[in-house]
Amino acid sequence: MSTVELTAVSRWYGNVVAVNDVTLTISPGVTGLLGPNGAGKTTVLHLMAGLLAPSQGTVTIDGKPAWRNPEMYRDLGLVTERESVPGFLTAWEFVLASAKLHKLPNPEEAARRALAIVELHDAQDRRISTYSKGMRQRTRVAAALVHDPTVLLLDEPFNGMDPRQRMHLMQLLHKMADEGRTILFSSHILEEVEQLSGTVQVIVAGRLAASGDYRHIRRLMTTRPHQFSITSSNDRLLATVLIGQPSVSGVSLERDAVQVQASDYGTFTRALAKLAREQDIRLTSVLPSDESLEMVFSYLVAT
Ligand SMILES: Nc1ncnc2c1ncn2[C@@H]1O[C@H](COP(=O)(O)OP(=O)(O)OP(=O)(O)O)[C@@H](O)[C@H]1O
Repeated sequence: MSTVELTAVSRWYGNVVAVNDVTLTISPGVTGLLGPNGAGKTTVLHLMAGLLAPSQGTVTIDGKPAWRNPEMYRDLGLVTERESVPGFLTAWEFVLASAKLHKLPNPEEAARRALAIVELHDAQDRRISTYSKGMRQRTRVAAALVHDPTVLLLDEPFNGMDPRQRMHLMQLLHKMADEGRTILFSSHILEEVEQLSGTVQVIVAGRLAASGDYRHIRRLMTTRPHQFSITSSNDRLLATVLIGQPSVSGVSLERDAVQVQASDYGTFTRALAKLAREQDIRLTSVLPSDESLEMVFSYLVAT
């Protein structure tokens, strides 16, 4: 069982501060590294994988530094974000090459085991160019797993996968976590993280914005008011009746829409439909105006 630790870590590229004074611990199990695009997730993963030196602070795996420590690769696997797999090889050849690079005593056996873990053994002798996106991703996971690492880092592993492929990879990561591995995957999609992991580290603009149990963090998000922009056949009447609703904390009538702040998403949307029916108001659009991920993250940063 392995633990990855960042202590007061900063990393900058020239003038750009990509990671800013981050302290966190990743324990065995599945952890999601969540953050909007450009938040610093890849930089954090690369620091953990020893591909980048911290500008300040320390990154350790089981107490040993990740930087300039080739020994650590015995226990670590990394699946990078955008790395193509050579289509002219079969998965067997690709994973076997990875096993040989690791100088494993029995590379064939290791490749067989890794391909079985990702359930690619049936297709292992086909060229990778004939694979689906999900199968290619699983091939890369197998190559990263071939030396049976205790720590597996995955950068946006679900990008471009269809729901079935996602489900399959999620089950796979859970299975590996149940075996005692420490698995960290990055994502900018909240729902992905919700489905896969109870524990998250949220990073926004290079800083750790929240850390811990996903449900708790999600609650922090949902206790924030929801903003809606609504257009209807009678905006003035709609604004007047909405003011009296318990789930509504603010209403403003604008030139072409009613802006509403609601404390609870479900209660408000149900009440809105009922009110519109009762008052004979036709709703032409109901748009959440703060549902973007960046907005949710900015709430977190403000807490
Ligand atoms: N080699 C580099 N040189 C200069 N700036 C960089 C470099 N790599 C990353 N950055 C900057 O550092 C910040 C963090 O980038 P990083 O790739 O770690 O974020 P990310 O959360 O993984 O983003 P994405 O989800 O888009 O991959 C960004 O502002 C990015 O532009």
